[in-house]
Amino acid sequence: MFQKDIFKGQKVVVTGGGSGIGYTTAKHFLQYGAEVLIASRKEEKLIKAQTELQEFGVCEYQVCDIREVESVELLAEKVKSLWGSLDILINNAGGQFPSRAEDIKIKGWNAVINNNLNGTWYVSQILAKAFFIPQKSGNIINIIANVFRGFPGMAHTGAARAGVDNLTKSLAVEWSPYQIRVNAVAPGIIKSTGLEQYPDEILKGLSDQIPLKTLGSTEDVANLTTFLASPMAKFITGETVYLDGGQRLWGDVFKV
Ligand SMILES: CCCCC/C=C/C(=O)SCCNC(=O)CCNC(=O)[C@H](O)C(C)(C)COP(=O)(O)OP(=O)(O)OC[C@H]1O[C@@H](n2cnc3c(N)ncnc32)[C@H](O)[C@@H]1OP(=O)(O)O
Ligand SMILES: NC(=O)C1=CN([C@@H]2O[C@H](COP(=O)(O)OP(=O)(O)OC[C@H]3O[C@@H](n4cnc5c(N)ncnc54)[C@H](OP(=O)(O)O)[C@@H]3O)[C@@H](O)[C@H]2O)C=CC1
Repeated sequence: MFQKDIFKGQKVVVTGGGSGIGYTTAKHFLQYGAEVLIASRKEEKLIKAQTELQEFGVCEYQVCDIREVESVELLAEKVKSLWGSLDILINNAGGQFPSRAEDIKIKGWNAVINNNLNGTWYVSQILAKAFFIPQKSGNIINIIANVFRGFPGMAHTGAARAGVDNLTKSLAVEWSPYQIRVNAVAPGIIKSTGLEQYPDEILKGLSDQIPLKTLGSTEDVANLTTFLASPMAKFITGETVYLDGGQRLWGDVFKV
């Protein structure tokens, strides 16, 4: 899609980069010349991904739970010791579980809000203060979800992702004096490792609910994410781009 070295010399952090959308996004940045650090909770998964991704360029990893401030501070330390600077942050780590709203326990609600809203905030603020604000340059892409009509069947993640959608707009304005662009990508249903946790009865017939009659791919998400991070999108900030085959406008994500 781009010239081969469009991200040459750029340093990129991808949270949740050991699997699925994050892995493919990390691979795209490497193929376009960037150096990439993938971060998530499970070291074994990160080591496997790093071994594969090193075929495409310099890939580092750091064990990090985005819900733990100390863990995110260690991530910032790692970036500092490796590179001393950072150009692009992809806030991709996240997840949830399907449940009717009335069945979500307090602990489950808090787990999902912590993962998707608070975790994204900790990583954004800590890395912006460590790198983007003092550098007066930076680029943040938040991977959220299709919350255009709420998220029936996963109300907790709908609330958390809507929070990140709104945060994207606030930060785009507040951090514009530092030349930091902040955007979000809202994927619909993407064929990735993340879908494996959903039971067949939820997955069955899902593509019929999508106007384009197919699920998205991790490459679709990575293509949009790398575009938004590139100089080709230098006048785009505070935007959430839906990538859902039209599903936000028609059809069900979940039957209630
Ligand atoms: C139709 C498809 C639409 C698809 C659109 C979106 C797709 C995707 O996003 S795919 C990517 C998804 N990937 C994941 O979701 C994987 C990561 N998910 C998680 O790690 C969990 O969902 C998490 C957010 C809950 C992780 O938090 P953690 O603190 O590690 O979780 P615990 O296992 O300790 O659980 C805490 C608490 O949460 C409740 N809970 C967790 N799982 C479920 C479940 N499957 N069903 C119901 N409730 C659940 C529960 O209350 C847990 O506490 P306990 O009651 O003490 O177990
Ligand atoms: N696939 C889809 O249809 C859709 C996905 N999304 C979102 O896109 C993102 C990527 O999903 P996808 O690739 O499909 O699924 P995956 O489950 O493969 O990816 C989620 C990644 O996040 C990491 N992660 C989860 N919680 C934490 C945490 N607390 N700290 C650090 N890392 C964490 C996981 O790694 P580890 O286990 O090592 O921590 C994993 O690599 C997620 O935010 C997901 O919710 C949104 C809409 C649709």
